[in-house]
Amino acid sequence: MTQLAQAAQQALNLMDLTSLNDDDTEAKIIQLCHQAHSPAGNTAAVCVYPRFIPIAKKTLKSLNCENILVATVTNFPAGGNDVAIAEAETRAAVAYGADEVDVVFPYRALMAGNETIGAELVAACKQACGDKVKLKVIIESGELKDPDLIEKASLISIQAGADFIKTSTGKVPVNATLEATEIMLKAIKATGSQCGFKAAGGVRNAEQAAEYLSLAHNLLGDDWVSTQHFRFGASSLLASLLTTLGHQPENQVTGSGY
Ligand SMILES: O=C[C@H](O)COP(=O)(O)O
Repeated sequence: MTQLAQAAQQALNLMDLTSLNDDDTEAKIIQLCHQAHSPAGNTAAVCVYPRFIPIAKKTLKSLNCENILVATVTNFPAGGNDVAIAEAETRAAVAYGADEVDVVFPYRALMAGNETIGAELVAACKQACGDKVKLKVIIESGELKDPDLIEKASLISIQAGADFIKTSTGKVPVNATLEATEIMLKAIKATGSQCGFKAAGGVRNAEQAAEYLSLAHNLLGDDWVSTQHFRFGASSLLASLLTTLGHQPENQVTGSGY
């Protein structure tokens, strides 16, 4: 197996296969779940809007793929600063059966100088998740732009209990970048916490995925790069990974706007 094929295989197994489109339907989410059970193995999760959690769970069960987790999004994509709303949405997502919740950090409030609202929102959502559901915090690094703000949002989220920090919603002009990834991975390393990292938005081919993986392997070690600590959030990466691995990709139904 070539190095690129090895990276493609790892990326596939670490992927949250995502569909977060306004025109999503139950039929499209059923197809997404079938794609997650790929000829090259299962993705780590599917990521869908909360109303599609039940059909995703039911479909994955029918495929004997209950090890594929169902992730969803809250406070999405705007990252508003109303803690009660983000908490209520997160509670509802858990009640729908989500295994993982990706909440958008109130990044505009941080850009305006408010460092406490993000910590409060993450802590409230973490509590709403309880012990079994993982909380991923989307800091929207492409909007924060300033490396100091990216580091600050990462540290606030980690200290408030995030299980993962995630770059982007996929709904803004600049999504995951290697530069933001390096800052976020270094923040995780500096805290010595168990927090993981998710590169999301704009990761579209095996070559790009390999670059993110290489950075994580170099900064945090080979053992660290597992589903517990590293994910890709991607709607259109799977086809390239399957091609790299010598499989014929099915027609992809996803794509999130940018
Ligand atoms: O969380 C995942 C992103 O929404 C996916 O973004 P993408 O459509 O650019 O792959």
